[in-house]
Amino acid sequence: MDDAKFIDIEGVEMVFHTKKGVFHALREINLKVRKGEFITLIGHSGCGKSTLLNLIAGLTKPTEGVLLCANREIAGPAPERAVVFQNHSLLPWLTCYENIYLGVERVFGKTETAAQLRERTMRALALVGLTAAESKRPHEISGGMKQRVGIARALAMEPKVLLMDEPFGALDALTRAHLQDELLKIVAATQSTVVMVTHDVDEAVLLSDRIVMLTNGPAATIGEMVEVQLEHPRDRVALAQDARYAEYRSAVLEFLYRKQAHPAKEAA
Ligand SMILES: Nc1ncnc2c1ncn2[C@@H]1O[C@H](COP(=O)(O)OP(=O)(O)OP(=O)(O)O)[C@@H](O)[C@H]1O
Repeated sequence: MDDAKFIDIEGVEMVFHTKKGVFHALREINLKVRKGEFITLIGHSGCGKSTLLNLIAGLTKPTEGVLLCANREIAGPAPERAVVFQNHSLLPWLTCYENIYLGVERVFGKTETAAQLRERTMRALALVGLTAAESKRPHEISGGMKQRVGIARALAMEPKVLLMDEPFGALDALTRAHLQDELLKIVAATQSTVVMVTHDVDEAVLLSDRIVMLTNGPAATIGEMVEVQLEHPRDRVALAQDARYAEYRSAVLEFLYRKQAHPAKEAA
């Protein structure tokens, strides 16, 4: 298998048919993601980031073009591509442990014993530092903890690809920073391939190996890409003083606020 195009998106177009007519959301999307690479998708609101992520997840099908994962066409959702949404989608009547166990059982239930499934679940809880919260229900824990359970559930399924749609968008700045740091450590340990949607330029530079910038919609496409060649492990405090960090940040800001400056339609 070719690790350089672990995820291979070729000539993807996405057109929605709505009551108001035809809406061309994405055009000519071509992207190859390396195995183990961390990609962020960034662009103005409504440009099509979630649409692209949903296509990789297999939740929707492209109007044209093809998406491959490990050489196989993405034909629908599968545990090999786990998704973490902004609003953690935990089942409220189950404990943290049970929420994770459910996913683990779905993937490994046919081949492993109950003891092995339990061990996997506990390992995932430990990975996100939530061993002590195993018996708590979602309403008993904070937003950040819920998001960690969502990430643990996704990771416990040992996905080939972790897809994240603004996973930290609803969190306060300190919790967000803490989870970003944890995610970096987890990804380093699991060697996961990650595609993450974000609005946050600092988050994109801190986490990514490559930042994929989308032009404004309709018919959005990939405008520019930045390879972030900062060594791992990354330390946010040290990076704040790093000239390269500032350069990457400027490149993204330049794209978003000069080249793709939104027409002031909200103001009209
Ligand atoms: N199922 C759908 N039917 C019709 N139009 C859709 C559908 N899904 C998305 N769109 C439109 O496609 C465009 C891209 O939407 P998408 O949610 O992918 O953007 P986004 O970049 O993720 O936005 P945000 O950053 O605000 O979450 C928007 O104009 C949206 O209204």
